Amino acid sequence: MSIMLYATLLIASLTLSILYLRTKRRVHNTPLPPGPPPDPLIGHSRIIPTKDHPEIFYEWSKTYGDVMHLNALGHSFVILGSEQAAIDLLEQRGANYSERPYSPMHDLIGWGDMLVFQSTGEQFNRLRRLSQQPFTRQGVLIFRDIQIHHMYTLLHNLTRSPQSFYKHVQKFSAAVIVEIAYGHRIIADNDPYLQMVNHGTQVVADSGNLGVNILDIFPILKNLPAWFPGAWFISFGIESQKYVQKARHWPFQDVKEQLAAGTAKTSFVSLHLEEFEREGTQGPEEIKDLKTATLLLNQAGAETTSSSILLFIFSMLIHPDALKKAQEEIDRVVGHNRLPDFSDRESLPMVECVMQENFRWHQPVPLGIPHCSREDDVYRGMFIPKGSIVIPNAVSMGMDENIYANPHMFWPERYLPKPAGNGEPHPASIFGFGRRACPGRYLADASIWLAMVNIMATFEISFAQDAYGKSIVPPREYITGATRRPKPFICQIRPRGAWAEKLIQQAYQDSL
Ligand code: HEM
Repeated sequence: MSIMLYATLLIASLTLSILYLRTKRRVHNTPLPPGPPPDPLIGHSRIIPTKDHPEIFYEWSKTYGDVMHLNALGHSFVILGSEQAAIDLLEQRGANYSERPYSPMHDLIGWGDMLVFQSTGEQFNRLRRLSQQPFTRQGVLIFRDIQIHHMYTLLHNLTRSPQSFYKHVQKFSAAVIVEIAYGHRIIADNDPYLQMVNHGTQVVADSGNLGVNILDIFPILKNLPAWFPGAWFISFGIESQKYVQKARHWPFQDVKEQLAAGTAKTSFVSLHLEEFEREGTQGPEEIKDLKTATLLLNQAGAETTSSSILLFIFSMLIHPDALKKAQEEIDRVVGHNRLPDFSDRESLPMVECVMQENFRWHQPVPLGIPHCSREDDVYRGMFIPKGSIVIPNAVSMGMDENIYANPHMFWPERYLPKPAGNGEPHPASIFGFGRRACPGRYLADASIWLAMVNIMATFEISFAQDAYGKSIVPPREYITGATRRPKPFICQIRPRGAWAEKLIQQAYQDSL
């Protein structure tokens, strides 16, 4: 960070913190939730981590409990470390805790109007309705053929160049969401729709976490000129706007033209456009909302799904016993004459356990997406100020010893009823809480399950060897932004036998 920017931040932080402390002291005598000791005037600004937030907040929660308060630069942060606290506040008191913090960073990028950044209100209701309507538990069934086709392609790609598994998984997730959103089938690696999703993923990663990136904490910096030393975020925002403008309009226009020509495939956009037409509600406002909702689908759906599958491959690599048990179950139920499909799900409890344990152990969206409180509140005798940024720390929730025995252990059987397991509940934190819970959860759950079960059915995943024949064991390290995925690692992915290769090629050819 440049000295000029540092000085600007310091002055802003002191002013904001003094104002904050004065206001809060005046308003309430009830104590704030506990937290690490603050510095005079600047609160927790000095100790707020710049990386590894989920792990550090989890460590702190062991001392300060499952509702923790931090004050940084005039902002009040409440970190929730147990599912109970998240359910009590974000669900039971949802009327107060369903806002989002205002984000100057995402406004600058030009997508601040997307549902995920919206506080409640009319536009929120409209976008939420648009976004969840096709993705109900029943609604997602019409997208199964798309998921199955791209899963076969994923398996096929894994047989051809297994060392590129990272790329294949990312392509699978993007291809599913793009075909659902626009009806466009991604085949080539240089497909412009694939590039669009990848570009968007990069913008999300570079913009930092909602509420805690530099501009969200210091909105005043939005007015700096792009040449100001250290103000990288201004040029980043301006560059990103061009991408956002393009991604909002051209794929949408494609679908409109296909509808007019009678060649459009069923998709999120085509279903909604047809509905507008049926109900005579196709005004500029509706079209704008639909474009905004579709833009978010790409960003919200691709990276989360691919991260979960990559985390699963990593889990299976370092926990071969879990992979073996799930494979034994699949062999018993499905056999070697066909590939697993959705109708097998009920009969594969061990596969289900592996999926849930993978979610719990890694947490693909480790800090959820922050909520924001509308009014002052008191919870368990603690004061939660209006406007607090409320962060559900999914990592703490997954490691909660009150719910999960030996939580650091990867033990899929924990969810099975006793005596085979421990009867523990599936992690509830994965898809968020209350009114803001993920509208894509049924779709994501189906894509991830389908990819996972088929990879386990047909591939061995094992350590790569170095030049001396020694196993290369990758460390458990993540790339963490809003989502987290494993740092690129190497491993061996090989078909389990000639039968598996034959099944894959057959299924892939048939689905073309
Ligand atoms: C493994 C995959 C996924 C995970 C772990 C995940 C997780 C989440 C989480 C934690 C939230 C925030 C909930 C909260 O604020 O309490 C969220 C929001 C959201 N997700 Fe997902 N998601 C996934 C996949 C998807 C998919 C496939 C879609 C689209 C089809 C999607 C669309 C959205 C949208 C639109 C929101 C914003 C909701 C709002 O702000 O009201 N997500 N997701």
